[in-house]
Parts: sequence; structure tokens; C-alpha cells
Amino acid sequence: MELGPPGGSGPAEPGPRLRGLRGADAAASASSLSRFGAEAGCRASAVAAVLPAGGSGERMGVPTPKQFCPILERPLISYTLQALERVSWIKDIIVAVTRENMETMKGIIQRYQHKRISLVEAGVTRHRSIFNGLKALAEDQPNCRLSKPEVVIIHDAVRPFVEEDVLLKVVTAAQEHGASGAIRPLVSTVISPSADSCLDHSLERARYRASEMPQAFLFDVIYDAYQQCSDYDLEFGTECLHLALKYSHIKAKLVEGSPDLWKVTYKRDLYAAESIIKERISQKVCVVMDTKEDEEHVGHCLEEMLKTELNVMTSDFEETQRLLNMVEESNLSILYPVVVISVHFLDYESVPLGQKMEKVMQIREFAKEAKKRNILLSGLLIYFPQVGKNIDKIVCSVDYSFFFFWWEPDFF
Ligand SMILES: Nc1ccn([C@@H]2O[C@H](COP(=O)(O)OP(=O)(O)OP(=O)(O)O)[C@@H](O)[C@H]2O)c(=O)n1
Ligand SMILES: O=C(CO)[C@H](O)[C@H](O)COP(=O)(O)O
Repeated sequence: MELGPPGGSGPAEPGPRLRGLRGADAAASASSLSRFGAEAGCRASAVAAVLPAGGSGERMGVPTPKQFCPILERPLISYTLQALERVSWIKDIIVAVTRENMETMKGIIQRYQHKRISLVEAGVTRHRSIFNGLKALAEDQPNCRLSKPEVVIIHDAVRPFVEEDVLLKVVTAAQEHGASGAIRPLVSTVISPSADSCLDHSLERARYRASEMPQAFLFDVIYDAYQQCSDYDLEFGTECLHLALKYSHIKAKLVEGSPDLWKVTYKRDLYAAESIIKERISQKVCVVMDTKEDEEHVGHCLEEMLKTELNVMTSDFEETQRLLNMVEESNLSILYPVVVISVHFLDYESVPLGQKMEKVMQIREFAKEAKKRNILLSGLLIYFPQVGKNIDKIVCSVDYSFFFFWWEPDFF
């Protein structure tokens, strides 16, 4: 087993009092704290996750394995890792990667500062990759450096839109039933063709469901199943819940998942994933909480959060202008308004007030022009002391498609 960069075991939030949350994330976080999360918090390594990421993405039809394909310039797998590591009660995340992609994966972990990740070598099939991931967590393995969790989540590296609420549901159900998995209604009817390509029989669609991910298991249930299963299962099997049933005699509890849980499989799925990411970015809300005893600067934390969460950083107007041109050229804004947030950081100790107002006016002018092209430009001007001062108060005023965050100690 090869271990990735040393990740702290703490939560993945950017700072203790500053988080980028969407509405659903916030609700899920609250529920996890009151239910599983709080419990998990006092039991070290209660939940771990195994991510098979060793496939070649044949159906995608591009040379790069799909988990490494860029979406908005960031590899797909990085979104999935982010979705899991922001769940603070998942203590370890084991990623199975082929030997030839090990360095690529390490580079991604480093570049996007993923935490709590361990790498293992993938197998030649998905089941074998998962088995390798489980072995890394099992205590009966030599040189095991991780502790065996009570529950293990299994989640495909190519399903980036997994939310905390569904993870919580499968984990809670696995604790009670031994195994659990997300399901979705079938989109098409399943039929069985005969050898001569004629219809043999069809299934009644309403009675069946598509099995998706994430799935969760009591660790012993799924590890025992993998240890007992045949080479045929490891070679041709596609369903972990089935292994738990066949070898550990556990009937998994099925949990309704969201439509976004689908697996990125074909090239068009990359475009769909990109749209969803854009939509989510536009829904992000930055929550700045009480900062009185915070030793870190809110400005610094916010800057970091924006870098990692939104992947948006502009420091000059040329870049904003370039982005607006790109949006316009892409014809996206013909179909519906596109929202662009232009983020600027100003050190109020070195930048005089006049210059700040200049920036405000500049963004307003930009916004007026952009609006004619169906692009809604919002400015986020963050005015904060770079060094030496704690921040006591934050003033936020919203003004004609322009958000202005301004904090200074002596404001009130
Ligand atoms: N030997 C393998 C094969 C697949 N996977 C992983 O299992 C997940 C789901 O599999 P699938 O969508 O089938 O991925 P690929 O095998 O890469 O795609 P394809 O079947 O189109 O080749 C993916 O995260 C994939 O990387 C794996 O870890 N090891
Ligand atoms: O669908 C699934 C639920 O069990 C699995 O996620 C898995 O993706 C199936 O694997 P594959 O498409 O590689 O055969």
C-alpha cells in the first residue's frame, strides 16, 4: 500500500468560522451533527471511504481515463474528493489508482490540497480495485497503517456530485442493516433479448430500480464478502450490494438518491457535469460568522476559500474582461443570463479609499456594459488588512449587481 501525502484528520473546511456552503450542504451538515456526525466525532475512524479510480474509461472514448479528464480545468476526481473530504466525519479516503497514474494522482492531491487521502494500487477490475482499498483498512493485513472503520462507504471516483445528506443516509442505514446503497428510478425499461436478437421478455419498469453509488457497509460485512467471493465475481461482478447478499447474507437497505448521482460514463457526461458545477458555483454563498476571537484574518480565510471552493481568482480587470469575452463568444448568454462574479482583494492599509471607490465605479461600469450582453456581473470587493490586525466587524452592502464586503476594526 502506498500512502498519499499526510492529511490531517480534521474537517476540510477552510477555517473554523468561515465556510462556503450551499443551502443543501448547510442543512445536511446540521443534520449530520445532530445524528451521525456527532457520534462519529467521538469514535475515531468510525467511517472511511473507498474510491475505485483505476478504470480506463473505455466508453468515454478519449485517451485520458475519465477520472482525470478536466472539467473547468480541474480533474473530475478532484471534485469527487472535495465532495467527500468536506464531510468531516469521514476519517479516511482510500483511492485506488493504477500504478501508471499514481504520480498524476499525487499531483492532483498536492495541487488541490486534498486531505485524508491514502492511495492504493488499483486492480484490473472495479471489484479488485475496491478489494485493494478494503485491504488497506483491514487489520489483518501486514503493514496496515490505517485503522479499521466501523462503516465503509464505497463510491465511484467518477460520481462527483455526492452530497453529505445521501452519504449520511447510507451510512446510518448500513449501521442498522449491515449494507445500504443509493438507487434511482429506471429511465428506460429493461428488456432481455434472445440469442437471435429478438425480445425474450421485458421487466415491469416500476418494480425495478437502478443501483447507483454511494453504498455503505459495516466493514466486516463487505470485507468478509470480498474475501469469500469467487474469481468470477471479482472479474465480472458489478454490484457490491450483491456480494454482501450472496456471501454475507445481508439484505441492503435501499435509499433514494438524487439525479446528480449518475456516473460520468460518456463524453457528453463531461458537458453535463460542467453545467452542474457552474450551476452550483452560482448558488454558493459565503457565510462569514462571528470573528471576534478568530486569530486568523477573515480576509485571508475568505481568499483561501474562494481559491479552493470557487476556483475563481481575479486580481485585475483585464482578466474579468477576458472572462466576459469568453462567455460572450461561447454563446452561453444567448440562452440565459450568465452570472459572473469578479473578485478583488484590497489591502485597506496600503490602498487608499479613493482607489477603492475607483474600483467600485469600474466594476459598475463593467456591469452595465455586460448586462446588455445578458451577462450579470457582480463584484466582490474584499477590503481587509493584510497584516497585524484582528477583524472585529464586517460591513456588507449590496448595491446594483455589486457586492461589497468591507471590514475594519474601528468602523462602529
Ligand atoms: N479496474 C478498474 C475499473 C474501474 N474502476 C473504477 O470504477 C469506477 C466505475 O467504473 P466505470 O464507470 O466502469 O469506469 P471505467 O472502467 O473507467 O469505464 P469503462 O467501463 O467505460 O471502461 C470508476 O471510478 C473507475 O475508475 C477501478 O477502480 N478499477
Ligand atoms: O452501477 C454501479 C452500482 O452497483 C456501480 O457504480 C458500478 O459503476 C458499475 O460498474 P461498471 O459500470 O464499471 O460495470
